[in-house]
Amino acid sequence: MSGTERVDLAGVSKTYQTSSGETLALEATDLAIEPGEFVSIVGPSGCGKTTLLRLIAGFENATEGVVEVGGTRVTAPSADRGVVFQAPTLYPWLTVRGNVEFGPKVRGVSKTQRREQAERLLEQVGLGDFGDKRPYELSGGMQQRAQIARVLVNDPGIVLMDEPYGALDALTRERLQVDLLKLWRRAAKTIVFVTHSVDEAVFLSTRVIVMSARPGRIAIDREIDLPGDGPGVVRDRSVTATAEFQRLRTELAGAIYAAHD
Ligand SMILES: Nc1ncnc2c1ncn2[C@@H]1O[C@H](COP(=O)(O)OP(=O)(O)OP(=O)(O)O)[C@@H](O)[C@H]1O
Repeated sequence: MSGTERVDLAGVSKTYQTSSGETLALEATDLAIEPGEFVSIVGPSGCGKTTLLRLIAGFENATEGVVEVGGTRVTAPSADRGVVFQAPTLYPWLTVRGNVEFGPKVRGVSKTQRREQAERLLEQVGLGDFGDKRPYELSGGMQQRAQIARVLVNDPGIVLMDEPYGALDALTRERLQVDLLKLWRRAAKTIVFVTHSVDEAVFLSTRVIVMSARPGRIAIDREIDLPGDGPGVVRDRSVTATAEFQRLRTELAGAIYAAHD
C-alpha cells in the first residue's frame, strides 16, 4: 500500500509513570502528516522523539489527546505502520529470507507467494544473493537492509524509523540514505524518521521537525526544498554541497542547540 493515509495528532501528550515519579515526555502536541511526506524528527536527547514515534506506531497510548491514521484512532500496533529500529531485530534462527517471509507467513500468505514477495524485496534492498545467509553472517548495514525488507514486505503505508542508521559507518549510512530515497520514491510511502543527524534529516526529508527538550514539544516545523527537487526526483549526495543545503543545516542545527535550554 502506498502512503495514502494522513497521520493526525490532536492535543497528544505523554506522561510516563515511574517509581521515582512522573515524566512528561511530550507536551500537548498537534501534528498532521500528509500521505507521501518524508518527515524527520530531530532534537536533543530525551526530547521525546522516540515517544512520538511509538505513539504513532501504537506501542504507547497517549495520556491525553488522540492519534489517528486515516481517520481511525490508533490504539495498537498495525502491519500498516511498519517500524524499523536502530538495532535490527532479525530472528537469528531464521535465514535472511525466512526473516522477510515471517510477516506474510503469520498473515497466512501461501508459501509460493511469500517466497516471491521476499525475493522481490531482498532484490530491492540489494540483498538478492543473501537470502540463504543467517543474520549474523551479514554486516550491520546489510542487517539493516534486511530489516527494511522485512518491514516493507508487509506493504505498510507508513514506515516509522527510529535512528535506523545510527550505528553504521558514514559510507554505509550515506548509501542506505540514497537507497531509502529510491524506495520512498518508488513505493510512495509516508516515512517518519527519527535521527540525531541534521545532515541526514535535511538530505532525506521533505519536512523536518525540531523538538525541544523537557518537556518535549515541537519547536520548529520546516519544509525542505532543495535545488533540483521535483516530482519523482531522487536526491543524490551532491546536493549537500549546495548553499541552500548548508543554510538549512545551519538553521536547524542552531535550533537544536537552542532547544537544549
Ligand atoms: N518507558 C519509559 N518509562 C519512563 N520514562 C520514559 C520511558 N521512555 C522514555 N521515557 C522518558 O521520556 C523522555 C523522552 O524519551 P524519548 O526516548 O522519547 O526521547 P528521545 O528524544 O527519543 O531520546 P534519545 O534521542 O536519547 O533517543 C525522557 O526523559 C525519557 O527518560
